[in-house]
Amino acid sequence: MTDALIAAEGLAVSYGATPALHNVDFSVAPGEIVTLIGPNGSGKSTLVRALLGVVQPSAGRVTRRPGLRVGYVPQKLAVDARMPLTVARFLSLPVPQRGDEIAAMLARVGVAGLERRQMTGLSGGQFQRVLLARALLADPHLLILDEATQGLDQPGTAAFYELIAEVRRDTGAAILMVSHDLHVVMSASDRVVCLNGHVCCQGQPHVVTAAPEYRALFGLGTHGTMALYRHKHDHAHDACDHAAPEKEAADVG
Ligand SMILES: Nc1ncnc2c1ncn2[C@@H]1O[C@H](COP(=O)(O)OP(=O)(O)OP(=O)(O)O)[C@@H](O)[C@H]1O
Repeated sequence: MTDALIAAEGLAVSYGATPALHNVDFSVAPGEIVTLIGPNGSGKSTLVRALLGVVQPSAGRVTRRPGLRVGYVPQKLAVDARMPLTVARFLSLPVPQRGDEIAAMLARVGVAGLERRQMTGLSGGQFQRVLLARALLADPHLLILDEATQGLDQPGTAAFYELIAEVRRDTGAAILMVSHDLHVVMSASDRVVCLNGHVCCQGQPHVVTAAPEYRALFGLGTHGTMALYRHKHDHAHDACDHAAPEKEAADVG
């Protein structure tokens, strides 16, 4: 774990008296794409917040490689509709960016020419790409996306994750994603970690290519690739409410 970009060891987080995470060991290596899955309320966002340093552990610790730059794409971001805010201005907050850098980054994420548009006038897909552009302007070693495709349709989601895979290829950044879009996301993941207050299990997704029914469903975005992940618990516990010791993660949601 010494070469990890970021690591949690024995991590516990509570909100008041409510425990959200306990005894979590987790790390992301350079260049790795990791997807966090788990039922609603299983602590996925809490783990992300702890890794970002915005919530404090009640036990254990988070360590970051010195000088680590993290780019974060949130689940959603409320922009006040009454406040005019262009895309270019948004991308220059809080760190001013040059116009040519903004233009290049917008082109990079597939929304060239949006500089003068109002943030509130963007489509869901455009908005998420602008959030991604902002995260990438920090030239991150680690990009964290917390359900970044919520509200996008299936082709939009698939296209977004294709872009994420491209970002890793081009920049070598490690990527940590929280997602419910299992089939689409996991086809791009090196490792899937299933959380339910603790790390239930983790492993490589089982990728099945060219399954015709998924090609039909997900279209060209995934090139017919789907991924399944099988839970393989190596421990007995009551805290995890999966009905069967081994089942497909698609059922867990
Ligand atoms: N700010 C908060 N105050 C109190 N409890 C919280 C807070 N944020 C999260 N929790 C609780 O902590 C637990 C984990 O929540 P968290 O949002 O991390 O789960 P999640 O896996 O990201 O869920 P979802 O899939 O629904 O987004 C839940 O029981 C939730 O109610």
